[in-house]
Amino acid sequence: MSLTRYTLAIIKPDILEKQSKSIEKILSTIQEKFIIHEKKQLQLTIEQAEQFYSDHRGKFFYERLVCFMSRGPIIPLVLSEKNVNSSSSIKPWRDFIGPTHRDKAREINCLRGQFGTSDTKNAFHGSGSEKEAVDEIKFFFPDFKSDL
Ligand SMILES: Nc1ncnc2c1ncn2[C@@H]1O[C@H](COP(=O)(O)OP(=O)(O)OP(=O)(O)O)[C@@H](O)[C@H]1O
Repeated sequence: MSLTRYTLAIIKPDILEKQSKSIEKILSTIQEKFIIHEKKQLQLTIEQAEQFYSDHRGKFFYERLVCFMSRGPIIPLVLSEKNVNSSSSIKPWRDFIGPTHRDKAREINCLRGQFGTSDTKNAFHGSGSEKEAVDEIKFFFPDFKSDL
């Protein structure tokens, strides 16, 4: 399987801090549609969060985002969609978590709508493109190798 078949997901600190009892349920929900290839729990330093979100530097929410993402443990995951006909997992995972903004996410059935509490504390991350996924997988799982 090519590396571009995977996506990088993150369960953000708001879940581990305030909704940790939901983690097993969240992981089972994810596994209904996706294979979890890698999973770990860690806490980012401020510098690592700044690096991970460097594309957002200068935006009004950047400092809030970096502070939030480094304030507690997170769970990064390497996922691929179970649907064998699907050539990319980027969009399926982003559709599964739903819109960035809380109010829009609450209008539909999606993970962010269920667990997100604000535009920043939106509970989940999903890579935005195949290049981003490759870079983000390397960031958290430098030894990850695809199946083929
Ligand atoms: N307008 C905003 N106000 C507050 N926080 C925001 C806003 N826009 C984005 N963020 C935060 O920055 C993160 C990265 O923003 P981005 O525009 O890449 O959204 P996304 O692609 O939906 O999210 P992610 O990259 O985490 O999957 C968002 O997930 C959210 O936590």
